Amino acid sequence: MSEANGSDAADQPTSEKLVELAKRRGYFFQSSGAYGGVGGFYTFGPQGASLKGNVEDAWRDRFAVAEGNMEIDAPTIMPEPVFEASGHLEGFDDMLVECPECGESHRADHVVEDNTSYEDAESLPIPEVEEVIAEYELVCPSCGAGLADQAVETFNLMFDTNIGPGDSQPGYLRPETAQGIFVEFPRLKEYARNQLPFGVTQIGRAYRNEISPRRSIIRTREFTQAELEYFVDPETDEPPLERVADVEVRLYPVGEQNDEDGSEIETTIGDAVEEGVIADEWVAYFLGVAKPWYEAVGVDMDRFRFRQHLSGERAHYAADCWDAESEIDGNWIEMAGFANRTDYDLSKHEEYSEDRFTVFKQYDEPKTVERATVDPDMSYLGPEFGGAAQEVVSELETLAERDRSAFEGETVEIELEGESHELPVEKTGFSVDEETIAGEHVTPHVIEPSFGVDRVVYTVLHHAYSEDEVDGEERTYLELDPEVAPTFVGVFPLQSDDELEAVANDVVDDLRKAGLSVTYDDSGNIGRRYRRQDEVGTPFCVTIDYETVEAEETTVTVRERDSTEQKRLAVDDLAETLAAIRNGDREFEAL
Ligand SMILES: Nc1ncnc2c1ncn2[C@@H]1O[C@H](COP(=O)(O)OP(=O)(O)OP(=O)(O)O)[C@@H](O)[C@H]1O
Repeated sequence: MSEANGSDAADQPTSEKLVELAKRRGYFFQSSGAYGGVGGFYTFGPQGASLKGNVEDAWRDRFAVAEGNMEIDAPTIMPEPVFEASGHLEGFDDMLVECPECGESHRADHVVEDNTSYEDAESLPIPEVEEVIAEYELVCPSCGAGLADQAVETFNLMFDTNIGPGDSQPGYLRPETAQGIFVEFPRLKEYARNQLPFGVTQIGRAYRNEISPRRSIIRTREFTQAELEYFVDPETDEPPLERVADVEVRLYPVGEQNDEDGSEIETTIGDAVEEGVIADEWVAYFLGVAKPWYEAVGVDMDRFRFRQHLSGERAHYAADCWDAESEIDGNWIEMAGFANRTDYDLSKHEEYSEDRFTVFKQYDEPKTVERATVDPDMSYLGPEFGGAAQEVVSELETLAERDRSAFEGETVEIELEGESHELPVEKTGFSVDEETIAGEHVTPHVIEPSFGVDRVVYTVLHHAYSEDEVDGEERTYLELDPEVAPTFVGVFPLQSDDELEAVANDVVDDLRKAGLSVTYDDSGNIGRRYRRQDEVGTPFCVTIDYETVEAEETTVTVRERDSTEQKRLAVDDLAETLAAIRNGDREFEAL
């Protein structure tokens, strides 16, 4: 969980201006404002909810529909045993340091990273973080009091609750949507007809009790994830790399693979795999799918890269992890993580639950195998080992499976509670038999692209934020891609006039029937109405003026947001033309 510093000079005002615009125009704002607001919770307003919905739809189209994956929708509260198995109860912690003066809590690793040259303080042991804080005499970001003598503690980020009355069944709000997929694996594999590989997606809320939520919707306590868990047979399944081999990417790998000045390299997915820069082919495949997706929803590719996790940052089970990052005011922020989680999650749930988290893999031809078994003589073991006889049986069974040579002599040696015992082989009933088997149980490996939707929304808005001058006046506009813009077209009658309003209402109906999202606005002067839609990021505005109602052919003015260029179009063709522009089949300039 780190935020690497980018190389460009900070341009803090854009974020501040964006947050102000987002509130004014209905993108997002802090929740429960009437009660003073609460840190880390945001409400998406009408524009924001629509933009977020469009981003989610675009993700679903690419990662579920186009890839042939299933989508599920699981509960956000899950019982404690799930998180015992997943490891979240034990280890989903951040480092906390509390200010002795103002009492504010801060992420100790962030305090270190923000004020020293450490890039990966999260991976340092706590005593070392305490030492760095003392050595650099770091202070509380809120009030400036010294933190040198403060203890750094671990803090579990899960929100807990009780399921039902009383406290007999503790539950937790899920900190990632992934567990909702893993726990249902025994059923999901049936829907996939027990055939690997297959993928399951989920778009939904996740909850983390972040120590210091910050940067508006970038770090919140309730956020939306879009995750794909792709289950593969590690022995035989290979990704269709040829589909993404030519995708150009900017990579920021760790260590020696950096180019000479230690920064990013520009390459293709195919070359990166060939040269070993991206070690895991499955991860490489999904990076290749993700890059054009980010571009399509409006992330500026000059401010986008994939960064390899530093070794201390990786989950212990993941061999090679990459993050998709966007540049925001000179800082790189993580938008998504791509990891091969191996068989870690499924094996853990198999161990902790009563179900099977494997897939039965049928061989093309049945195989004959030798199997070593034991059938101990209990009339010997009973008197010899008493209450421990059953344990001896299990020891012998395990030994026969693992090391049949142990049964080659006259006696066999086993260990019971650290003590070694010898018993005659003839009393173990050891034998090797031939068996025909049709297949084997395989624990799939899981490849996980894990996207944060809120951070995509924030990046898209930040990268779309633009200022220019029109007719001598400063203008702010959001250069949003038509695919995700909350409103595609604004319709205005030039003045308050029954005749103009009637035509305008007909135009609104026509455009809505064509599937376009339309807003109608008849308040204020026309310049102000254009500015309003510019700030919302509406790609086109249509104005109904006196020429519309007086001329023989009914035409309207269509204005394009970015160029502010205006053209007159016949009302009869309007819906069709605008729909074609939205679908990318026609261009405004060419009309
Ligand atoms: N507190 C949060 N607020 C908003 N989005 C988040 C938050 N935590 C995680 N995400 C999103 O979920 C994605 C996947 O979660 P993951 O567990 O990989 O994040 P993480 O590495 O813990 O993030 P970070 O390092 O920023 O805390 C992240 O890439 C991010 O987009």
